[in-house]
Amino acid sequence: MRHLYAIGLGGNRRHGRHGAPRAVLAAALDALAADVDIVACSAIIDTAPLGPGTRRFANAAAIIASDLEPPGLLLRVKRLERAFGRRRGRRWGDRVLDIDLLLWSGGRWRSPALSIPHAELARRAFVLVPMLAIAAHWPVAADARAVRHLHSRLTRARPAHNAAHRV
Ligand SMILES: Nc1nc2c(c(=O)[nH]1)N=C(CO)CN2
Repeated sequence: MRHLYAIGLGGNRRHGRHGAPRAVLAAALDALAADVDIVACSAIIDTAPLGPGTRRFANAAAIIASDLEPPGLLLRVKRLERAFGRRRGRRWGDRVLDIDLLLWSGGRWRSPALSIPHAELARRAFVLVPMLAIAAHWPVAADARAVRHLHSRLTRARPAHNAAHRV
């Protein structure tokens, strides 16, 4: 069966061959396109780091279509992260490439390894801002609100954090 997913991509470290973080994200999307359909892709935006780091991030979101169920797609994106040299490290550490499964057309998915909708979605402007461009009306199963509602709620709560994101 065909499923739709919203995924988020981020990175703030250079890659030896691909170079700067925005080039890493573009290369990762190209690599993903080999076995899933990329339905829509946001711009790659420059974002202030959330958390203790100081290095700015490149972030993007995409909608993809695939026959893979969430665990299968998770394996695929984790393999891609490793192929780009991602090492498991501190939770908030700098990273070459991070790919998160944010939403899927099946609604909720709960397992020890994976939660969809992504648990941090509503708190992360660096995820919601790029998603607004491609999935503003997608209802987020956890609270039945569309992405654009989560984004405006976060903008009211944390205007400075949100303003630090440039398209
Ligand atoms: N702006 C921004 N900040 C972050 C990001 C990210 O992708 N973008 N990822 C993190 C670790 O998941 C921690 N902080």
